[in-house]
Amino acid sequence: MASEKIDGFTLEQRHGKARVRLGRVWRSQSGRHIFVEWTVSISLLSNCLAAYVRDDNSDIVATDSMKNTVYAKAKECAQQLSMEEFAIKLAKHFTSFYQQVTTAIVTVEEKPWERAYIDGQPHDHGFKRGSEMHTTEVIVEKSGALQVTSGIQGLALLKTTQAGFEGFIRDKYTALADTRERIVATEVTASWRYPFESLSGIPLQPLYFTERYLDVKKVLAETFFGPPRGGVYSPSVQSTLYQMAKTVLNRFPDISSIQLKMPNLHFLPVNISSKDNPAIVKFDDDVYLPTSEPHGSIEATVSRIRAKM
Ligand SMILES: O=c1[nH]c(=O)c2[nH]c(=O)[nH]c2[nH]1
Repeated sequence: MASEKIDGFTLEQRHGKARVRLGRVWRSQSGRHIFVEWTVSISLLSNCLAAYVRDDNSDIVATDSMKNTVYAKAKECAQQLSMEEFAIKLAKHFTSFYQQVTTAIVTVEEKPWERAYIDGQPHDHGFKRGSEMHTTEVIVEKSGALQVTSGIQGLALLKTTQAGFEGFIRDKYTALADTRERIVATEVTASWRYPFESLSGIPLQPLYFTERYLDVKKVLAETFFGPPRGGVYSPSVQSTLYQMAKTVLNRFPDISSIQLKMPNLHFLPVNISSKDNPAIVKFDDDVYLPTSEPHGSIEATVSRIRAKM
């Protein structure tokens, strides 16, 4: 927030345009199209105190102009670029173009349109919607200082065995039995920080951020499941979460921290009995009641310990 002292008060303020929806097609000579759908939100920290206290809008960047800038910059980008690069380009524009703007915060969410395959063949211009969503938040200051965070939302993962939960605190309210056999299911929300601290430090490699997103998604899923034959045992969601975070940090030196939110979406054993029939359904690791509420909420952030200078 931009913060100023006025009338004996502190005023903290920002303004921007939320959820600007954009579709962009890049067409190649060969007839192969690339398509993205992005929802862009912009928030500017700027010196526009007069608008709040003196009814003077002369220092205001209109949020309508911010919206137009999204489309104008999208038009300018003749080549496919990652949503992180697009967010950086926009944020850089706001901080360098407007003297009043000190910091720009740009977030982008990407709808997961994936190329369609017909009989194993990639379609030139047909796309179908996948499930999980790529997200990013970019903060650019006038000085060129930069923070890039990327993430994933709605990565739904489930395995039917190789999971348990035992040895937890038992007291007079505990009903849950120890188990070494259960379904474990979650919908991962991840966000990871890149170490680049200035505009000049960003890798020039085209689509660098897009590739890294796909890599991280793959590593998260692979670590959750374990090898295709036999999998890997999960003693708790906490343990699996830590393995997932650790594997991402070990695999990618260019990621400095990762936050994972992994709700434990319970699949309850089904046992149904009546007075006459004590075993209408007797649970034998086969019939479950899927639930969404309540769910366990398990989250953690794992960061590299920075070497002392
Ligand atoms: O993996 C789990 N972690 C918990 O903290 C927890 N608590 C619970 O009731 N079941 C589970 N499972």
